[in-house]
Amino acid sequence: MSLRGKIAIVTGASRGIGRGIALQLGEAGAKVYITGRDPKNKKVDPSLPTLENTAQEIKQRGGEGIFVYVDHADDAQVKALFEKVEKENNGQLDILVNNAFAAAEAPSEEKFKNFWETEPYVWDSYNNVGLRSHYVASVYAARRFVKNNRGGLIINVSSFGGAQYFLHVAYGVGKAAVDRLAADTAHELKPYKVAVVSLWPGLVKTEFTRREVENENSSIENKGKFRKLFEQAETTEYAGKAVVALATDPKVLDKTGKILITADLGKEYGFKDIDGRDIIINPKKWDEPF
Ligand SMILES: NC(=O)c1ccc[n+]([C@@H]2O[C@H](COP(=O)([O-])OP(=O)(O)OC[C@H]3O[C@@H](n4cnc5c(N)ncnc54)[C@H](O)[C@@H]3O)[C@@H](O)[C@H]2O)c1
Repeated sequence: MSLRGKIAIVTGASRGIGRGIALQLGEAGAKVYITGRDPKNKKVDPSLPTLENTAQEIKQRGGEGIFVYVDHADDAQVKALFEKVEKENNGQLDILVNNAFAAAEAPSEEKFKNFWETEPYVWDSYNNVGLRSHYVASVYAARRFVKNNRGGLIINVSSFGGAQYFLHVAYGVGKAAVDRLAADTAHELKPYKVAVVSLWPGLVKTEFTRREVENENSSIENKGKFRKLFEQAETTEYAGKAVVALATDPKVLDKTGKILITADLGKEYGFKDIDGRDIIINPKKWDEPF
């Protein structure tokens, strides 16, 4: 329970990597506020885990998970989230994980084509909730961190797509911007001892990457390679272990502004994936783009 007494927010935590991060933060003792859209306001796929499920599982692991319905496309809802967290914790906030991402759930045929073959709105689907949303949440977190003057940590979940072509032009450009958001917010927040990093998981076994692998009609290019990488992919909680390692590192400020790869952090801090594996895929060393 190395994070007992800490207050964390994880955006987009009903499934995928956000869920894995929330579970690990909760297990480590943090009080974790988790966000996702109100299922009443969106079409719910009953086969997917829900935000409430994540909160329940945190509880089962002995932690405290508080779910708050927030649509990260709506700035007013994000502002209200931060007001709620501050009110309920006497202004305390320690960790923000910017993870919400709207594009994974879009149909395969809308995502993996050449950019001119998709409609321009695809840009928003990748980068409204997934980039702009991270900027908005960072504004509110930073205001609180600066006011408290007790340091803080912001982790932007990004991807090696920020450095090389992957899936769609709008994906890669968005990820490069998420990385830059970490670098530039880190620059302004360093005097306040707030660390900001960009976290690159390798390929992760999420509900949607599994679907893509199992979908015979998927329009993802280079399916053979994708399937092979999927077999060796990380669980969603490996990124969670990386977040806990960073949040408990007294020297985390030395890393501020940087891009950090989950597998490198596993090696540095000595953690394994939850199934006991060492993760060896280093996405920076993938030999060819998709
Ligand atoms: N899956 C991978 O293999 C992989 C690898 C590296 C990086 N990433 C990155 O990790 C991040 C998360 O991706 P993922 O694969 O876990 O996606 P996902 O679709 O499985 O999860 C996204 C989360 O965001 C939530 N969300 C979506 N729209 C929202 C909205 N409007 N308001 C609030 N919450 C919303 C979803 O409910 C879900 O909890 C993305 O930036 C992605 O690019 C993914």
